[in-house]
Amino acid sequence: MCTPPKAPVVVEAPKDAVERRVTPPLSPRSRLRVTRGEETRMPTAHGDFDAVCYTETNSGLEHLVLTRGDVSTAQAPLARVHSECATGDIFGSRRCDCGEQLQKSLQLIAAADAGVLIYLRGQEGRGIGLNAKLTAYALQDQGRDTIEANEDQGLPVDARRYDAVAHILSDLRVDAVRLLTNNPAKCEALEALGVRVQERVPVLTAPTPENYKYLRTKQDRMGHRLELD
Ligand SMILES: Nc1nc2c(ncn2[C@@H]2O[C@H](COP(=O)(O)OP(=O)(O)OP(=O)(O)O)[C@@H](O)[C@H]2O)c(=O)[nH]1
Ligand SMILES: [Zn+2]
Repeated sequence: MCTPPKAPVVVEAPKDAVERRVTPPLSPRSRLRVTRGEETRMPTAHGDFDAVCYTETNSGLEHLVLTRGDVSTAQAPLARVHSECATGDIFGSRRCDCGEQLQKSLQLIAAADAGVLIYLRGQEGRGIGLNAKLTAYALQDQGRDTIEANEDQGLPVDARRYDAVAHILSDLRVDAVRLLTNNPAKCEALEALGVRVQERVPVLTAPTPENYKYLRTKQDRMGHRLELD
């Protein structure tokens, strides 16, 4: 059984953030529950992982969790919290950097003594869903940026929540992580849920002509640390 997340820790946003859109902190009384399901070996191009399915009992969302080594005894293992992106992760869309970040994360975790990748379903398009994400892409082809393209549809810029992550890490007996992300707001959202982010580990990808404007907006307007000129 999963234990509830620890009391939220309030973390101040960095002063240099341009526009911060942090997921609202989870109420300690959140009704979200996840159940641990089937577990099996998962050989990948990067090596062998243990795969576990965690199901949110209210929504039925099934999250895939890949672990490497004994994360319960490791000191702040590497962790990647990856938001589902069918276009990038499965089809290698060049509009975003998701697919490359996913592969890079698996590679880094495989090379570490212990680590975990949480593949969060239901977060397509920063939580607006696949259809609205495709509309957002069409709007971006008309000159809107990734933020405006959500707003034009009357949708939140980032609707993702990370409640399930706190439950899953707690179930895995992981209380501190070195988080693979370029997004400081993701660190803050997890900290607010009681997950200790000991370090942010960048997952940088080489920009391409197709995703440069998107990455630029993430850096300039969403506070991602992408090291773009
Ligand atoms: N609405 C919308 N969602 C997008 C777009 N491009 C990618 N996504 C979604 O963005 C999510 C990934 O978020 P990112 O902003 O790339 O990165 P992040 O997870 O906040 O930060 P990292 O940990 O550094 O990857 C996935 O759910 C994608 O489906 C876009 O143009 N519009
Ligand atoms: Zn993507």
